[in-house]
Amino acid sequence: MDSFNDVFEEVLKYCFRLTGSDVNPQERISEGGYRMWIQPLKPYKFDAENGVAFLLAKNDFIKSTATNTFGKTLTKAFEEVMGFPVKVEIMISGDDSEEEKEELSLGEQPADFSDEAKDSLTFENFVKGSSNDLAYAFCKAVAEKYDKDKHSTGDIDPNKVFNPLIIYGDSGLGKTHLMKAIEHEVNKNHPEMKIIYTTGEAFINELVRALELKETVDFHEKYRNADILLVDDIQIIAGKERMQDEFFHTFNDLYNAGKQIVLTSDVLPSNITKLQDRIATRLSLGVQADVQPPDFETRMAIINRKAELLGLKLSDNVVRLIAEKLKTNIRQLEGTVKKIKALTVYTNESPSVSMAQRVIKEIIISNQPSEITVDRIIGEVANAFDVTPEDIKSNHRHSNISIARKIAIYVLKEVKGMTYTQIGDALNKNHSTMTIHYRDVAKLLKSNKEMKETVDDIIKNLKEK
Ligand SMILES: Nc1ncnc2c1ncn2[C@@H]1O[C@H](COP(=O)(O)OP(=O)(O)OP(=O)(O)O)[C@@H](O)[C@H]1O
Repeated sequence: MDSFNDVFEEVLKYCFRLTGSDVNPQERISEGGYRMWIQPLKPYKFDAENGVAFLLAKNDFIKSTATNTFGKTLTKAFEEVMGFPVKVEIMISGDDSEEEKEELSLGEQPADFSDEAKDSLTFENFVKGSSNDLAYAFCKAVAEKYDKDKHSTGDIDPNKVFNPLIIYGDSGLGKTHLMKAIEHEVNKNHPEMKIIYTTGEAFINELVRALELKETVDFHEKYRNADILLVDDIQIIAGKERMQDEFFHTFNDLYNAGKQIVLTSDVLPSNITKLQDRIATRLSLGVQADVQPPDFETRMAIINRKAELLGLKLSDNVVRLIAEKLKTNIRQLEGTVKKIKALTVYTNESPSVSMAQRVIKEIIISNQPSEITVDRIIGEVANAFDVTPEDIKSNHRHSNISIARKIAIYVLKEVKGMTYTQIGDALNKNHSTMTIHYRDVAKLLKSNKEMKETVDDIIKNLKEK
């Protein structure tokens, strides 16, 4: 990747992937929308100091639709590709004089971002330490079990012992990296093998789409023909009965056929609430290993490795500063290194302690939980009950919608402390009924353990994000 143009190419690819059927409906965009409003945009310049990606639109209509409808999508895409917080600003092609554009355009400057990132999720690029060495060893053993001469496990038969393999731990500690490393390694040595990597969320979305389109046969065929199934964030299927049934059968078919299954979860599998017992039992058949926040030495090694991959030279002082300030999430360490790289490329400044301090501050601020707004609450409740935010604000009386609406009222009161009048306004409802619904839910939660867990999860998600 060598210019802002290339960054934008990756952004376009990322956005196009969001048109796929396995994408969460709340993030999915239509292919028509992509072609009409996103694809015609042109990369203009990247202001590294302020973290702003400037794009050009041909006219005001494209600019406002792209900004209003796809602004969030574009921001997320830039952040994924560049690896640190980015703001997106769309200008009309004629907003600046051509001369000024020429002067400001940094399009040709080198910036190694996502080409490298794609290839970097390998075992070689994974830094081992006491926080992750068991998880690393298990993943390596799984990846090497197909190389008869290379078993690193001595007398242990990896076919039996490591199936299923489950890696668990908090966000940003390397679970996906290890899974992708297995995929990369097996692909390299055994290109004939069929490896499926997916996330719990994509699995659900794909199944929902298959059910809608009556294409479940294809869905079954796809998953049950895999030689290796890798599912990231499996905990997300908990509490969703249809999805769990489907996963259970897929698991059984593959397991009985001796195919390898690797899963990740954000908690110890036995602590996943609302997971069917029969799945929990299957998950305990193999081995499990956790990933923990890295210690200081490992953090230093990770920072150095990430910098090396980007061709960036950081002084010991800078590395120590980053390792001291960012302790719990490796994604943040990486984001800091990438932002420093961007600054050196786009501003010609050399990496320094003061630059690192600025970037760390920015990364910490951007990772603070976002404000809990009415829309976020309604969105989170809608998600949990498989309805849309519009359903919640509507007058539909379908049981699922009606219960979601009541739960939304309860959460709005509990989390935001809103008055019944404010809640009524937010949901386009008469406020007098809000009191009744709130009390109904409060009573229900005392007697219905499952519903209480669902509401607790909604509140937890709101507070964590
Ligand atoms: N030990 C490590 N060595 C090198 N890079 C690492 C290591 N651990 C994590 N990373 C990097 O940190 C970033 C986040 O890691 P990853 O996506 O694997 O986290 P995760 O545990 O799957 O998080 P989440 O649960 O949020 O999906 C990745 O870019 C990954 O390469």
